[in-house]
Amino acid sequence: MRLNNPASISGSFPDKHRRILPTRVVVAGSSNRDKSNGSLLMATDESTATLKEMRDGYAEVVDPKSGVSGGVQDVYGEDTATEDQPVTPWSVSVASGYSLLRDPHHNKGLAFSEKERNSHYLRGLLPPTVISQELQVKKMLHNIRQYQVPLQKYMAMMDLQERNQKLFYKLLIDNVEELLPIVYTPTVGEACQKYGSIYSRPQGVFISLKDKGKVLEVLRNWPEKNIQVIVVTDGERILGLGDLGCHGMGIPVGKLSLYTALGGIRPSACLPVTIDVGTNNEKLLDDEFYIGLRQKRAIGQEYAELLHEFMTAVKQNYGERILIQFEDFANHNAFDLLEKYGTTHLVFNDDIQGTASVVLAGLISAMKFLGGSLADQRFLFLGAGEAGTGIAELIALEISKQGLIVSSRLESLQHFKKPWAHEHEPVKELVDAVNAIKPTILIGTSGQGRTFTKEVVEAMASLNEKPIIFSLSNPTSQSECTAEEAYTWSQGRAIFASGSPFDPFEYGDNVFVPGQANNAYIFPGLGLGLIMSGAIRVHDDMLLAAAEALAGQVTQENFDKGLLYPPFKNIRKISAHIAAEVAAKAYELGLATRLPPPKDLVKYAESCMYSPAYRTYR
Ligand SMILES: NC(=O)C1=CN([C@@H]2O[C@H](COP(=O)(O)OP(=O)(O)OC[C@H]3O[C@@H](n4cnc5c(N)ncnc54)[C@H](OP(=O)(O)O)[C@@H]3O)[C@@H](O)[C@H]2O)C=CC1
Ligand SMILES: CC(=O)C(=O)O
Ligand SMILES: [Mg+2]
Repeated sequence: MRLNNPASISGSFPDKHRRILPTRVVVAGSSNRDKSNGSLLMATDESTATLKEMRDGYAEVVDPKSGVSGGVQDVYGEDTATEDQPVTPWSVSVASGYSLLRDPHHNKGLAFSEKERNSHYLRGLLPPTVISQELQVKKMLHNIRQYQVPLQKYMAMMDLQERNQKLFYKLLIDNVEELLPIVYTPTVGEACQKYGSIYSRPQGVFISLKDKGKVLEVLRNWPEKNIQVIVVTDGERILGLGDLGCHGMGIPVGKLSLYTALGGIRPSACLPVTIDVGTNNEKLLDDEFYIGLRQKRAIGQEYAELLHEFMTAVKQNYGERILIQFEDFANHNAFDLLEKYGTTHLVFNDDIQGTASVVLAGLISAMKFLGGSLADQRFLFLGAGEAGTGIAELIALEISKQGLIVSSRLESLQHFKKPWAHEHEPVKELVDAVNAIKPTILIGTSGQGRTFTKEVVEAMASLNEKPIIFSLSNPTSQSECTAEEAYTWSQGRAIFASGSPFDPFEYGDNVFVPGQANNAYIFPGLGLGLIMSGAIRVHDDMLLAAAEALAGQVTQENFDKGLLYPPFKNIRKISAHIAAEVAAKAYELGLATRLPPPKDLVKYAESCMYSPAYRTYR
């Protein structure tokens, strides 16, 4: 069999090996997997297709005569190849020997079989034992549990991601409840705060003011070409930790690892981006380990021009259907960027829209199990920023609008707050607002820790048999109250959910399991739905559909434990349901371009998901 385009991958051979080690075919075949031994059948039809590029089980198939791409295909084949859509045969080559062990996309470590060690020049480069991926997972988990400090666990996970990507994802997927707080909130917050010290290798693309006029070139330096989703931040509002500048990169990296682990988007299709326009964080500017530009933030035209160049370059490089998730921008830019690019790009703001969808889902499930309707509730928000007004907006799509902010401040309010201005005497203390407005639902999106004091929670509990309290601010240090405080101060009556996880809490004869109201429930499934339908725009109805789909996964058993959300351990199934509903909405609204729609969208979503299982190499 002829090797197609081996150079792109054999380029990583050490020169001295290049002459003696040929690039090896490691997987090759058609869409049909040989189920008897789990390996892939060789069925390459070289006259019709050659492989252009391959990562994580996906290949771009190109007709050698016309050079026309047949699209990116899942080389696990049986999953995406349907009767209506047979896949083209493909072949792939990757480096062997030492280079194979250093390639995180293909490295299997001690799991390389004897046969693979023989055929891929691995003899002597590995100790004699051969172990399964399951045993590798067990060993890694054991090692990670030895660390007492969460940041050490985070660094061990990042190190694994750079060594053996499939093992990283298998570990994360199989132990999602234990490891989510490590790769995501709260630990990712500390990682961002110390990103300069722990930085070892680029995990995404940094675009700074220095790159003005060259953003397209910068994007092209990233080795992966078939990008489907970008998470981008400018680092100005990282969780509730404020302006972390270039160190905000930890957030896009973390969010995208959830796109893969929770939503099944293949890792090589994910691109983390940090736009560095400086920072106003004096501590960072003085920190010798700071990795970003040492200047105050660019604003106004200078900022807008760099952002515009980025948005234009992204579409030019990756096409109309590239999904862009805005993350952790400060609110004075976030709303404007969303408004500006929402009509020209496939873009959403996770803090405004993803958060709204997850909170709405929690409220829908609360209404389902407690009785009552959203329209009968009174909402009080602490924090009228991206998350707060985003949530209010989406709730208002279901019920009539009711203002929440005192309108005497109208003149001075930022534009996104104005729709929520409310006729009321100014109140100084939150507890006075609670007593005056008598909310049934209290939502914290202030980024200020411990603002739901004992008096506030007690006031909520005196007004409501079942007070609904969301402390959404992240990380844990910024949570408006802890689970223990919510349950204790309400005498076990609060229905509580928080942005960062809290352990189950025993109160009286009951153990309460606090729900995690975090947009991580929504964006992976939302993204998958948009990608699999080839959507070209994000529509609010898709966020409503995602919320309904998530709420639909909550059982009476979950609610009896105090949970407004289903457990994260089922997240891939949950994401498939969200993706299916989002895709259905995209088709209904005429925003989908992948036609015709698959018959069973849930099944299709599941079949599109990246698998972290090792492939057998020939
Ligand atoms: N659980 C989840 O999934 C998510 C959680 N979050 C968390 O929510 C928090 C806020 O995020 P976001 O909305 O994007 O940030 P913003 O900065 O847009 O919003 C915070 C708002 O809180 C207001 N605020 C600050 N302190 C107080 C106070 N003491 N009393 C009343 N209002 C106050 C600010 O007022 P002003 O405008 O005057 O400064 C601002 O409007 C963060 O901690 C973030 O981590 C965010 C997204 C998702
Ligand atoms: C969860 C999230 O997006 C935030 O805290 O900003
Ligand atoms: Mg965020």
